[in-house]
Amino acid sequence: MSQPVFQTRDLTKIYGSGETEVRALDGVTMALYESEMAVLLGPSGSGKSTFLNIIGGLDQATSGTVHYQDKELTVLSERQLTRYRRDHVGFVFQFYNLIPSLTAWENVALVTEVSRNPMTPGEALAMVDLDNRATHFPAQLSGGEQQRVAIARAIAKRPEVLLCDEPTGALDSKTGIIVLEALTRINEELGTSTAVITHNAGIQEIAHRVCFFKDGKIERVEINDQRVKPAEVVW
Ligand SMILES: Nc1ncnc2c1ncn2[C@@H]1O[C@H](COP(=O)(O)OP(=O)(O)OP(=O)(O)O)[C@@H](O)[C@H]1O
Repeated sequence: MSQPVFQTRDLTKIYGSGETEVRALDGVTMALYESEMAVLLGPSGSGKSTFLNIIGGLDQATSGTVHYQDKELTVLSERQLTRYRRDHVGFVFQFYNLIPSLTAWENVALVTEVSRNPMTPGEALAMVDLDNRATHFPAQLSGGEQQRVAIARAIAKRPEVLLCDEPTGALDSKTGIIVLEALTRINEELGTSTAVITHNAGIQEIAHRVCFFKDGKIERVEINDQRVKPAEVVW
């Protein structure tokens, strides 16, 4: 097994207080490993997004610790967390959040202009097979193509980790498979450690490891001895 890229210990997140208290994460101890493709599954409200947001530095834990490599994230200031996110983490969400008035190339360039060691926007778009759509505006692209532009934008800075929250949630099966193929290719060719939240249990087959969330805890972790290709996922 490769080195952990993230290690959480007793990670707990409580929203609200008193009668309105919600224990979104309840003592999660787990690792995500270098260069792995992990899928996070579990019922709605089981804490998957909260977990991803905390390890990605978008949210802060109530208690417990998160290490990213040898850096303890839970003690970082807002400013340090911003730098951590900017330098190391790519995010992909269900909705693509592209800027409508910019072309695909320009949407990606927004990130490459402020990164330390970026790909060119053309290289990032080629990774998701969209180099031939670089001059198109979001409204001229299908949902799956827009999501691939969002993935190109996320990976253009060569992040060590790619955190994806329901990346295929708004897509039909055919388009969703193309998006999963892009994520798999990035994981294999760039070695980017990737975590994918999904409601679609079929997608777990593409992962090296599957982490099952329940009631803010990790119920179990399974290793896939035989991964399947995205095209073989039963949607
Ligand atoms: N900002 C917030 N304020 C209050 N409660 C929150 C907040 N964010 C999440 N929660 C609650 O924390 C719990 C875990 O939410 P989370 O979004 O992490 O679950 P999830 O497994 O990602 O769900 P889904 O699959 O529906 O996205 C839920 O009960 C949710 O309502």
